[in-house]
Amino acid sequence: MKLGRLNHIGIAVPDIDAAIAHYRDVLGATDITEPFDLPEQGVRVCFVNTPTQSGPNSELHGTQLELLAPLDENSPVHGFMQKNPAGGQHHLCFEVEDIAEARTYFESLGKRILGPTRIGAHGTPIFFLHPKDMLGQLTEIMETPKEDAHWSN
Ligand SMILES: C[C@@H](C(=O)O)C(=O)SCCNC(=O)CCNC(=O)[C@H](O)C(C)(C)COP(=O)(O)OP(=O)(O)OC[C@H]1O[C@@H](n2cnc3c(N)ncnc32)[C@H](O)[C@@H]1OP(=O)(O)O
Ligand SMILES: [Co+2]
Repeated sequence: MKLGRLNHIGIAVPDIDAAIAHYRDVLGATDITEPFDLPEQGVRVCFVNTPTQSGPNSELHGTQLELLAPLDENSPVHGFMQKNPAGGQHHLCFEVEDIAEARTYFESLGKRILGPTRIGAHGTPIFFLHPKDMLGQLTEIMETPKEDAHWSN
């Protein structure tokens, strides 16, 4: 398995509109998407995009923060919010080229996979790995969108 881009950092927040105002007014974020519900994942989501920095010698690609608020008490984020009422860093999402191959690979290592592979907020398949098997980080694995399928280092 080959690790792809860090696609996003998931941040759990108690109130998505208040969090948008925070990223815009306190941190000066200029690219924040409209929030939307993902009932299958039990969350309301929006993205804060950080810019790509280009210089003569390097290019550092911007990444995305994924702000997540639980839709109800059945949400997978509900337990986290109970323990962290102010919110906090919730998961890391890495891209892979082939989601089925990645799933088989992590299974073969004995890593616990949390539920079925589903379609995530970026429209491609995702699954989650248990934080206790991943150095304490809840880890989302996401298939790279086909139009972005060429990684360069
Ligand atoms: C929109 C989509 C997308 O990007 O496309 C998304 O990201 S959706 C993002 C939301 N969806 C998901 O997260 C789906 C996968 N997540 C899950 O299945 C769940 O959230 C779990 C990770 C199993 C946690 O569930 P829950 O809090 O009910 O379990 P639990 O209380 O038994 O927790 C077991 C242990 O893991 C710890 N734990 C729980 N959540 C954690 C997190 N986010 N990061 C690190 N550790 C975490 C708890 O503190 C506890 O440790 P101690 O035992 O030491 O106290
Ligand atoms: Co995510």
